[in-house]
Amino acid sequence: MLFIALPLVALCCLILFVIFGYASYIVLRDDLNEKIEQTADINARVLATPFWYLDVDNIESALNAMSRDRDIVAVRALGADGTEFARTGASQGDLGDTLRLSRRVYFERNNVRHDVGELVIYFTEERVRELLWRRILIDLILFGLLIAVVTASLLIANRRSIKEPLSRLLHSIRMTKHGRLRRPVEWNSVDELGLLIREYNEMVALQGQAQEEAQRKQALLEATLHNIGQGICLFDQDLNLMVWNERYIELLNLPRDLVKEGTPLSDILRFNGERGEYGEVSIPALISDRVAIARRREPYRMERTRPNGRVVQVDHNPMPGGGYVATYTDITERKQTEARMRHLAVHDVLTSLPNRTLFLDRLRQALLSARRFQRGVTVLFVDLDRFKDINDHFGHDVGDLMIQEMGQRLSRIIRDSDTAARLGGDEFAIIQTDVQNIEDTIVLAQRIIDELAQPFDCRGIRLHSTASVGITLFPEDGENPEQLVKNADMAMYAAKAEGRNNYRFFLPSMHERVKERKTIEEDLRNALEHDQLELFYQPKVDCLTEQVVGAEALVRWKHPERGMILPGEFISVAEECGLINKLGAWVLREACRQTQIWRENGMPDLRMAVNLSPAQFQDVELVRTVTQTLETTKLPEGTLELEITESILMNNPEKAVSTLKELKKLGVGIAIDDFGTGYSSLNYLKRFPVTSIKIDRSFVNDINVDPDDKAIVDAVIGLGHSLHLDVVAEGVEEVEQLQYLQNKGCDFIQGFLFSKPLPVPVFEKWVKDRNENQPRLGNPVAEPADSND
Ligand SMILES: Nc1nc2c(ncn2[C@@H]2O[C@@H]3COP(=O)(O)O[C@H]4[C@@H](O)[C@H](n5cnc6c(=O)[nH]c(N)nc65)O[C@@H]4COP(=O)(O)O[C@H]3[C@H]2O)c(=O)[nH]1
Repeated sequence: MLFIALPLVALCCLILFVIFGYASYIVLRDDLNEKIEQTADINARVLATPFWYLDVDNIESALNAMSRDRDIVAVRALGADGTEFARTGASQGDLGDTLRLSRRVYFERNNVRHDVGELVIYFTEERVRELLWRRILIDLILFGLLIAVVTASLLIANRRSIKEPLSRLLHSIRMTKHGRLRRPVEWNSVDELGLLIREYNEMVALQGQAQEEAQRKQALLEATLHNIGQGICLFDQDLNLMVWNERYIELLNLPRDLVKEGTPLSDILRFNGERGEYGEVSIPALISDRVAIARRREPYRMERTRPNGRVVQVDHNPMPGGGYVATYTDITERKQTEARMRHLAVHDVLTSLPNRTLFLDRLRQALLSARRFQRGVTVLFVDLDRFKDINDHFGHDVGDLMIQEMGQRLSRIIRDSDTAARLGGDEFAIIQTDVQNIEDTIVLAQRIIDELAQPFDCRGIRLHSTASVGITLFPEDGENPEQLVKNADMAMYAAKAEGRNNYRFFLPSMHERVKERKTIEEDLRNALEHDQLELFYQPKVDCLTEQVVGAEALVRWKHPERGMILPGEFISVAEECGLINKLGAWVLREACRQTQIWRENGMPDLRMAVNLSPAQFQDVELVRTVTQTLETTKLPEGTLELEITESILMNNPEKAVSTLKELKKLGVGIAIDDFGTGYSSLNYLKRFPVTSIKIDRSFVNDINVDPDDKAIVDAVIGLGHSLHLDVVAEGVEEVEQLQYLQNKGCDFIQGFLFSKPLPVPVFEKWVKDRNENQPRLGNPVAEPADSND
């Protein structure tokens, strides 16, 4: 810029200088001419008189005076005729290039003007030139100074207004280029440069914002990249590593010096191959294979189980410009969960044995192979006897432990080629393959029975149980798995029905029994709706006086085709099919209603005992049902007694205590039925608000024959009395039994000796007769001693 400006300024100055010089010359020359003309004019007038009189002396002195002017070279005084009469200065020959100015000299006399001569002045411009040069010199100096000043000013101005902002701008640009500067360039001039810098600053600011945004996004991206649970790496179009995250290194245990920008994919594959990451493979083949896949530019997924056991899922996704992004996900837990789920889907959680689904599948396989190789297959259906009681008594935790132990025992005694499965509850099944003859199965069945007869130690409790086994043979007892299992189940029921703790082979006749049970179920539903149920009442007599004091309500089913059916045949069916609550509520209502009628009809006040099944006792509606029944029948407090079995109390004792307490508040007595047959515990007698215990018929039966039974009866009576409970003896059939119980102070008696359960009219008559006419059966009542004796 300066290099252009300076010559221009110099040229301008030169032109100005020339113009100025020329103008000065003109001025000086005009001044000279004017001065010479004035001199000539003045002297022409002054010399008029001397000229008239030819006063040469004056003329010469005047000429001399003129000649003293440095510009005048010579002066001539000429007469009118042109003769020179006076002269000063240079001779004629020296006047070569001098300038000449003449004036006519006039003398006026009497108003007549007389030409008296001529005054000629020769003058030179030398002084003009001298002056001019001097002035030019001065001007040159001045111009030089001016140029210097202008140049300096320009330089300063240039520095201040152009170079400074430009260098700042340049600095800013350089710094910005290297990404180091974010400050604006400080320059506030209002010229174009200022505008440029403002625009630049704005641009830099925008760029800075964009860069900050980009950096923020980059930071976020990096944070995301390094914090996601997946390993990520990116290979460019030449299959060199470009981007990766920490998880990638961790997940694949790659050395850090290998994972760097530019590492070829083949190096990583080779490293992995050499450390056995891909198993026993040819590494060059593997590399070319993987590289070919990577170049194929198609997404693909694979799973890789690493030598450390972790399972990694690898997803390759090609990038638009070539190369690909790979994500590595550790799916070990997912795989384990899937395996667990697959296992759970076909295994029992408690025992880890195959469940019904897997069992049927294995059985299907076994049948296929049995058909093919003509081998025998049997199915053994195993069920613990009275497991429900154990569960009810000791709780589900103990029951579960027992089931687990049972599973382990069964697994231990079968061969590896056989399958033991839990089908549900305490039901297990076994597939016995390669059965040569029936003896093989009998041996196994007996082994199962023996093994399960061994005591179970669950949480320090020693439990005894037995098992019943039902057996089906293939193909005799069923062509398909479902049929074989169903029939084995049926055979197991038959084993239970025939005394438990044994095994039974399936017989087609067993179908009939099951069918019968089904029929009972259907008919029972019908019976409840069509008033086919009836209550019989068995009297309860005072042991000493043998007077009727109460009755036990016992349900009967007047079946339209089969006649009277006893509860032993249908109560368990009602319990199994969920009809027991409905049935029980009806019994309770009917017994209370009848008792109240008797009371109102003048019969002696009787206590009424009603049986409660375990399912009824668990029913949350029980207390409400009893309350409502007592309210609607208006039966007074202390009249109703509910008979429950011991096992009821053992299942959830806390709940049992609270239910019993609520019942007690209603004035309802609680009798423990079949006492002595279960887990007779002194503890619960103390803990539960029980009012009486009933000695089971089995002990009363042999009371006079079996000393053990006698001892038990004695103990129960003693125990009951010491706890202030009434003791009732059931199943008294013989006078001897009655007498024994009377002697032992038993409180109440029930049994065929007095009466079987009777329908209402018969019972009414019986009570009337008994209390009025019947003789005593037991010990004679001791007469009060005669005062005279
Ligand atoms: N051999 C013999 N047996 C005698 C003698 N004295 C009474 N029995 C029978 O013994 C059973 C006594 O009832 P349980 O022990 O409560 O046993 C009852 C009871 O557990 C249940 N049961 C009866 N009615 C109902 C009811 O309404 N609800 C519920 N949940 N169970 C009932 O059915 C069981 C059987 O009832 P039943 O067949 O009526 O049989 C009655 C009765 O007929 C005797 O001297 N010798």
